[in-house]
Amino acid sequence: MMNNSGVPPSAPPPAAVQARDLRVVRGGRTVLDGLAFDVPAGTVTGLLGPSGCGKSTLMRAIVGTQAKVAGRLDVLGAPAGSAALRSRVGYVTQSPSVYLDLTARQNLDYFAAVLGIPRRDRAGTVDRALADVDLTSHADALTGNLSGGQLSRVSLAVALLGTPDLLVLDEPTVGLDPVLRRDLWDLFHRIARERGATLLISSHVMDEADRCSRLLLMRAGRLLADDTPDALRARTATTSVEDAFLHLVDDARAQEEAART
Ligand SMILES: Nc1ncnc2c1ncn2[C@@H]1O[C@H](COP(=O)(O)OP(=O)(O)OP(=O)(O)O)[C@@H](O)[C@H]1O
Repeated sequence: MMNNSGVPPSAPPPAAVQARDLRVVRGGRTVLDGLAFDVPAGTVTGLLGPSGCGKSTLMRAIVGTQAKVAGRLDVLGAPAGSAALRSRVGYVTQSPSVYLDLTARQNLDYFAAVLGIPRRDRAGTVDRALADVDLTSHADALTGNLSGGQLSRVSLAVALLGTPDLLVLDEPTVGLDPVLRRDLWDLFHRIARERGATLLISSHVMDEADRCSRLLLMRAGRLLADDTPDALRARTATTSVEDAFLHLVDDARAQEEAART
């Protein structure tokens, strides 16, 4: 049976990101080694793995700022980096990318103008982004005087200005206290739920895994798993995602060893 749009009702939503045999070489080293995965639209997907496994490189490839990307990588139905995706993809890097000599509100007002948000809508859009990241009370403080966590929330607010369909966040909760981390994860889910956006969020802290609806687990440039936290635990007969990850690492090592001998 088909619905009005001719799509079977049980069809999964289209992937926000689709990678097939994705490879990236940096400085002569293969940093991403044949990745294949889908990030379903509307999910909060965690990209987890140890430091140096390639998370930032993968995110850069998805937002179109990484050189020498081979294989197929589609984002919101178009090749990664396409001009048409510019306003539809938000990206927050690990280092804050705001002007420290401006207030949070001035930064947001500036970036709203750069994004082409009409002048009459700008104040309202800025106020909403400030409220989204719980920074209304610090809106008029110089960003150079904010704490690290407040500063990273200003960067996040900048990414929220354009109401992106895909939000790519590189370790947004690193260095934050537990309350702020929980509040940010709540915010991520609210953005997915209310705006229908897809969020891809990296972390090297496995205890954040349970806050994600889906997980991509990486190790040394390869994908170890692409699943829900529950399915991962069930598949590996473990009780935590951290144990599931270690189980999968041991399996991968055993396979590598078997291939060598
Ligand atoms: N310009 C470069 N030349 C060679 N190797 C590089 C270059 N940039 C990054 N790498 C290597 O690529 C690998 C992946 O780096 P990437 O920054 O993507 O990892 P990551 O998982 O995001 O790490 P972290 O969690 O520490 O931010 C690392 O081993 C890194 O040393």
